[in-house]
Amino acid sequence: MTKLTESQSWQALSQLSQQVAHMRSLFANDPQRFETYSFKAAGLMLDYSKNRIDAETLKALLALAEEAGLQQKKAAMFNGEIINTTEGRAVLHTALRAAADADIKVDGVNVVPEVQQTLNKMEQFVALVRDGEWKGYTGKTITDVVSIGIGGSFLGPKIASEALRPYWTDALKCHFVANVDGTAICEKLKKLDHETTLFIMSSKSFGTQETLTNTLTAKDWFLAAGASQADVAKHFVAVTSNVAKATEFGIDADNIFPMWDWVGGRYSLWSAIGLPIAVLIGMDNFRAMLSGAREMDQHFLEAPLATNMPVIMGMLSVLYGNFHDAQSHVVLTYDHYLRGLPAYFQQLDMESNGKHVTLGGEQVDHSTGPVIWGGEGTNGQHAYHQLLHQGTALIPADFIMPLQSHNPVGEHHAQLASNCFGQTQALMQGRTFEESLAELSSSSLSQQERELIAKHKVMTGNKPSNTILMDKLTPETLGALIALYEHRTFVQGAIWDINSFDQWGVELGKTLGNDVLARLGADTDATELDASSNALINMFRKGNI
Ligand SMILES: O=P(O)(O)OC[C@H]1O[C@](O)(CO)[C@@H](O)[C@@H]1O
Repeated sequence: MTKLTESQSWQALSQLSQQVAHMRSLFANDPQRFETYSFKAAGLMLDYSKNRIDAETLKALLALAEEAGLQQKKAAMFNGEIINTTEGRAVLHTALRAAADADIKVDGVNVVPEVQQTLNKMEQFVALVRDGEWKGYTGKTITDVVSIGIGGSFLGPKIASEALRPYWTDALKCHFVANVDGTAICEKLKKLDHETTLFIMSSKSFGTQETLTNTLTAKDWFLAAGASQADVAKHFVAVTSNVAKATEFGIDADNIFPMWDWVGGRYSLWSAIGLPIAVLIGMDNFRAMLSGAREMDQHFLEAPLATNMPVIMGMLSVLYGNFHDAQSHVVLTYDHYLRGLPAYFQQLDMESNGKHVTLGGEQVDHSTGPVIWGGEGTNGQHAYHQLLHQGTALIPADFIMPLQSHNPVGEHHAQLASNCFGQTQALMQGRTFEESLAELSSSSLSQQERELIAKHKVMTGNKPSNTILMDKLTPETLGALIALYEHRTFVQGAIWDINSFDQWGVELGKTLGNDVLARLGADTDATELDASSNALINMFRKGNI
């Protein structure tokens, strides 16, 4: 057993988690349950009353957080200590949204002035592009921005921009290219005018195959259309922590926006990686998004554990993953603008907490990060909610909804809300055999037939969900929401004592992929690998099956 699973609070939770009554009776016996298990922070309201908890379980969960040293680990992150030990890096996405006069040191140097300088550089660039003053090489105004990046250098900018659609300028269109599949970039380029298109190449490492290849293809397209090498400076900018490599690649030094190794890729949308967002929504709105995140940071730092939103959400996830055998977690956004958020949280959480050894290298003896998935409501109700309600797997759910719509048309928003709230209710209360039978009382079926159908209609209920509401989806509330999930991810990693900030698991695939690439272009048949890989490579070289 590891130190964690041996701990007193872990042992207590193993017992307590199995004793909690069905949520139906918890609600029936306590009219104050919503008041007890809900609170607000940074413009968000969390209702976690529809969870398998009572006062004792919650106390034990918080004791586990204390015992695991969450408070100290949190302080270490915010203070810039090297908590990403396998890469020897601090983890300071919080510094990207810190107050301008904050003092956060990495290796004895305050990083906040650099962050502010970069924000100011972004501000100048954003103003020039949005005001039509940044001209292409033929003197025409930029109309289209293409963001090239993958992983955190794609999902953050794409999904936050999509979420803030009501704040976009009409003067520009923004496009995102991530996949190395040539179709992705070719389909974009077909519709673009090289004289009025600006490319933002986003890569922290400046070494990611997909991003380099897509940028080279974009550059070739630009040059093939008649532009010269010298014109590249007016159409290509880069965001990277590897300034030397970007310059070598041909990006003008003035057009490089820096970031730092203490910003993880999946935590980077607050840095210059967020440039496409800022171009679309303007720098004031971008700063408002940072301030919403800052508010959540303050809350996470200062609020007591029992009313700390990331702590409560993180500990609930620990409860289900480690004590109820839940292997996945679904994020359901009841807002069309937030439709991409589950994919963003998927990278954030799965790349962070998909780990099998502790910081000390010991094999864990409990599950770590769950599969994160989801989509927008109400669409999901007509697809995968069936499994949530009646499947055999326990899948805790987060329902996220703004109370006011940016598009208040007719009864749409009330219908959306009714579905959202109705789903959490159905998951919680379920439907008993007796209730199902009673519903069939006026049918023409025989008693035997009714009993059979009633069995199929039974829903066990007691399915956990959180509901997160906000007044309206704004840059501030979006910032707070994303920061909430970042810290929720951190909390779980802290309990499991894993490194949530490295990603060695993606490396082997990259290395083997490069090896295969060389073989795909070789003249002789591949024979050295396993039979399956050899056959697949040879088929590709022939071009037919
Ligand atoms: O910004 P980069 O260095 O191109 O990396 C892109 C993505 O690749 C990963 O390293 C691994 O897939 C992610 O963590 C990162 O967001």
